[in-house]
Amino acid sequence: MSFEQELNIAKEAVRKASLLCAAAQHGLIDSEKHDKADKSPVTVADYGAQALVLSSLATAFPEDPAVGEEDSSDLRKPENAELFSKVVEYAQKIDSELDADSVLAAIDRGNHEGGSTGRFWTLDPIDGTKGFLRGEQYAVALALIENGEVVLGVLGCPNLPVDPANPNSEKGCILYAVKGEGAFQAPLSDIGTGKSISTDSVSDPAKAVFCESVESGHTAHGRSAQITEALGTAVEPFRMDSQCKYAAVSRGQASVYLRLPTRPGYEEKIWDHAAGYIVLLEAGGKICDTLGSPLDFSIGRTLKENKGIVATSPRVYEPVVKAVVASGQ
Ligand SMILES: Nc1ncnc2c1ncn2[C@@H]1O[C@H](COP(=O)(O)O)[C@@H](O)[C@H]1OP(=O)(O)O
Ligand SMILES: [Mg+2]
Ligand SMILES: [Mg+2]
Ligand SMILES: [Mg+2]
Repeated sequence: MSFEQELNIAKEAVRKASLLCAAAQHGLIDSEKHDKADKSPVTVADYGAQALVLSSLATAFPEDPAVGEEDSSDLRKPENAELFSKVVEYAQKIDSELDADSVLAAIDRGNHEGGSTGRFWTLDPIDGTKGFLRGEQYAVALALIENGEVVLGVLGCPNLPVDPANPNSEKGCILYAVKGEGAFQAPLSDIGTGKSISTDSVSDPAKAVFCESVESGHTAHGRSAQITEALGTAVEPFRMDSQCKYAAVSRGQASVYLRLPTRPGYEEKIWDHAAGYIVLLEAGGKICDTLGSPLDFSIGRTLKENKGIVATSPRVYEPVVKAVVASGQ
């Protein structure tokens, strides 16, 4: 198996970060969250999870850079001292060797610019922070990119039921994939017991189950309703936060994940898609943007050459992409 050490380290790092997030989600108080300069929310758990994952990677692969969503600039400001001390407290509960300086240094290992040569990791310590704050779905998303291609991905989904058919089953899944080797899921409580997962085999797009973001600012809900109608289904997409949507398609719980641009200038970030992308491809799925173009992870921290996302099980791919392209901008 290729990337065996990378996969083991990545799974364990995501497991630990997921534990931190789950511990923080219950009873999160105002002093444990903050608005970034772009007005998007960040919490002690986003920072703590980035510190845990990037410090594990620094120990195992000191030469590998990382593209992480968060940086420490706000945590270093005197007015955020309380937030910062909570981050250190949460991180130390999982890894007692971390201290204030090593937490800051680990977070700032995420400052790489990405690109088309060599290898680097990309991390979204909490994807779907808005879902996390609502007590709903979120994901810890980690991927390895080599010469511009995603080669490994791990998704920690602490609130996702292990059995897609049973919403009351144990919650907490890890999904992972290495390029060319299939996709797997294990309970977060026992990450050594992965079972192979695959997309559904629905071929009639009228029977396809669609999913999309909860946030109307992240995807155009009205346009997806038009697309499902054009494909012959009156059922609107079900809504879920984060890269758990890639998990849903990868394990046959949904057939299609649509992410339809809401504003012209928005560039999707590589950490919002890389892990879900490789898990989905290895589970048998297909993916492109809303113009039908392949996703390009080789040009920096964003997917600036792409517009939105269309991710599907294989047999509905062509009709769904055709309907999305026909639905225009
Ligand atoms: N205008 C936008 N279009 C698409 N995605 C967005 C937009 N603004 C923020 N996001 C990102 O959507 C992701 C959450 O997706 P979902 O709604 O599917 O859970 C977050 O990573 C968030 O980034 P950010 O971290 O900057 O808030
Ligand atoms: Mg964010
Ligand atoms: Mg995100
Ligand atoms: Mg995030």
